[in-house]
Amino acid sequence: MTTSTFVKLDGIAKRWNGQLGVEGITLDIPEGSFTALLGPSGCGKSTTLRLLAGLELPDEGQILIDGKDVTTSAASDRNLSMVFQSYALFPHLSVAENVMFGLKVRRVPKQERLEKLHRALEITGLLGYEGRKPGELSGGQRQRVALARAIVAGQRLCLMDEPLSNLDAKLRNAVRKDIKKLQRDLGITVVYVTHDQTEAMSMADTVVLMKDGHIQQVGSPEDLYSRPNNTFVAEFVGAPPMALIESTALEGFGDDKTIGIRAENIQIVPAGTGRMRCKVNESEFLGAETLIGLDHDGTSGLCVLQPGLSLMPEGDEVEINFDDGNLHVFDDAGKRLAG
Ligand SMILES: Nc1ncnc2c1ncn2[C@@H]1O[C@H](COP(=O)(O)OP(=O)(O)OP(=O)(O)O)[C@@H](O)[C@H]1O
Repeated sequence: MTTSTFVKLDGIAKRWNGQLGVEGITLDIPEGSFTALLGPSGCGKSTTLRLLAGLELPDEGQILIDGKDVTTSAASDRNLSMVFQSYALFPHLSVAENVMFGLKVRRVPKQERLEKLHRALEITGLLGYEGRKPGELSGGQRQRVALARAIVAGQRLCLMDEPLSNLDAKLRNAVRKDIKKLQRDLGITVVYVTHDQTEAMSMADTVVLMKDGHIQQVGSPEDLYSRPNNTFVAEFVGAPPMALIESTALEGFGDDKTIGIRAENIQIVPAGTGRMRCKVNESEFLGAETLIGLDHDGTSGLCVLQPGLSLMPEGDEVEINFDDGNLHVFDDAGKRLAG
């Protein structure tokens, strides 16, 4: 992966009749990287992608692709491909016709079209399906057709908007790996919209976490997990999410802070040796471990992981401990303070 910037968004804002879509979006996306735009519904990730694609025009700011100012360029002049949640396949055309559609429109010679088709179907594992119509394919296969179509377009930038959300969990996992491998093998730059933090964390080199039209943090999945900028990031990233504790519930932290702690950094300890006494509110068996949810005044999302099957009755009292070195400290506005 090179580190030169391929896509640059500088101070982008978009409003509709005064209502905010996104604001102050500034991002440098390196060539050959995988960037996930992540956040809850309505945070502005699709708007950001549509602005980059040229399907919307910004009210403020500048967009550069490969060094060229494309802020007001038509979508067709931006040299990029797109893959959508809805596949956007023509139902009456075969797999081959769907994949080659754009090439035909661009009057690419037939022999070249067929070579590109073969290569794209090979990469996406669709050889042998050339003659099928989209209605005769599974959801995962349809999404692979959409990927094949993006591949034959041969663009160095591919934008993807929730491409896996119509697939069931197992298929999502498989196609997720396909997309990641494809991006690496082809060396293309991918900007990928998702509301699923597992998807973003497992696929992306860089995660851009958004809320209410603004970027909250840009960083590697590990950065966001181990050094969240604020309590929103802390609670959004990771499963289970980081627990938050009012500082008054802990000795030595004053009264206007929020303390964050992850489940894997909390231990259940013998009575009389813990920092906090909690009540079990639920036990969830996850397979390799059991997640025990805990209640204590001034805390939210407190939980601990126990190895194997370790269900505990609801209402049981336990004491917990944790090292100060594993605590995340946030100020009264939720902004990260220490470490
Ligand atoms: N065409 C539009 N007209 C008016 N408001 C819009 C339009 N498109 C988006 N918005 C608003 O802009 C904000 C951001 O929307 P956007 O679709 O980018 O969010 P999102 O993070 O992609 O959400 P989702 O995951 O639900 O698709 C929302 O408040 C939305 O209502």
